[in-house]
Amino acid sequence: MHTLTKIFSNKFSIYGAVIRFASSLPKYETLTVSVPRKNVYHVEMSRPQKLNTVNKVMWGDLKDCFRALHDDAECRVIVLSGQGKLFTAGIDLNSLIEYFSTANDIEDIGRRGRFLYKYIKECQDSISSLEDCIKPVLTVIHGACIGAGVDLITAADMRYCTEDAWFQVKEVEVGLAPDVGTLQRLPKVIGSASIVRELCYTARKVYAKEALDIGLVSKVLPDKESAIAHALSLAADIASKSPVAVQATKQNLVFSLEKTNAEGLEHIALLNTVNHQSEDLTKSAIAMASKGDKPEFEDY
Ligand SMILES: CCC/C=C/C=C/C(=O)SCCNC(=O)CCNC(=O)[C@H](O)C(C)(C)COP(=O)(O)OP(=O)(O)OC[C@H]1O[C@@H](n2cnc3c(N)ncnc32)[C@H](O)[C@@H]1OP(=O)(O)O
Repeated sequence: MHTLTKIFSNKFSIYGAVIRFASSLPKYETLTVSVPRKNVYHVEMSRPQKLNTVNKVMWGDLKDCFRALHDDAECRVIVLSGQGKLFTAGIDLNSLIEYFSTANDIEDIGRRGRFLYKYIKECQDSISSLEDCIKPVLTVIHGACIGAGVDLITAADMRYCTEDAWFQVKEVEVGLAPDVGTLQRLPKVIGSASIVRELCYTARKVYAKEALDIGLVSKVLPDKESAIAHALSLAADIASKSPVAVQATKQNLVFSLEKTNAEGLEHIALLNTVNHQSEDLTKSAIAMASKGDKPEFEDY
């Protein structure tokens, strides 16, 4: 009988699939990280008793986690979901009140403004860490996705939801203009300025079917279990491809969002000047041409 399991320092392999020991994965107070499939990392918001509301610790954890996964060569694709009854109820309103009360204690308007600016920028950096992470990020939304949740999912690459999911750009109802990404990214995700404005001005709920119709999500699955299974299966498929090719593709898609076609083309030409020399391209081309086995790629 073949050796089924090989023990390494912080990982083991079953039938060629390298799985990391949980103890070697990064730990966060508000997030749980696991590796359910080869090279596929699952990040779960894990404040279910607080409806995965984003408090000060979670803003920091999200940024630290996605920056760490950006640099983790074994991680090729990330699936983000929420534990408990819903994806997230948005910002933790208690932490928002605490933040305003701290600001109000600062007497001088200039210094108060500096404090508020720094806080907003930190929250922006946290959300942007999903877009800045070079690995594709798939999100699975069940139950509700409110306020900061919409900022979060629109910074991701792909969105899948359950039949019971709903979305709400709720900020105007709590007296805020969204300031951590929804206004910048939602128009690019759904492509209709009219619908974006309607959703942002009215704060009305968008249910799963409409989310699919307007292109906010790629697919609606019956329940959380099937939605996670679907996302993990897609993630595993992406993870089986050349990480050099996949990551350059994300880099260029993100870069091109803000640029002219000419600038985007120049960027991918420069990236591929290096990447065309990668062994991944040779392996892929030979496998395709010879109709051979699916190639295996080194971590990147
Ligand atoms: C620089 C900052 C940038 C970021 C800005 C972000 C802005 C936003 O995110 S705006 C959106 C804020 N979120 C909300 O307004 C959601 C409020 N919650 C709800 O509408 C409902 O709770 C919800 C529909 C999510 C669930 O309803 P359900 O009936 O199932 O549960 P509840 O009994 O209402 O809630 C259970 C307990 O959770 C507490 N809670 C809910 N949401 C929040 C929240 N966002 N922050 C803090 N706490 C929240 C709720 O008070 C209940 O607590 P308890 O009574 O102690 O059990």
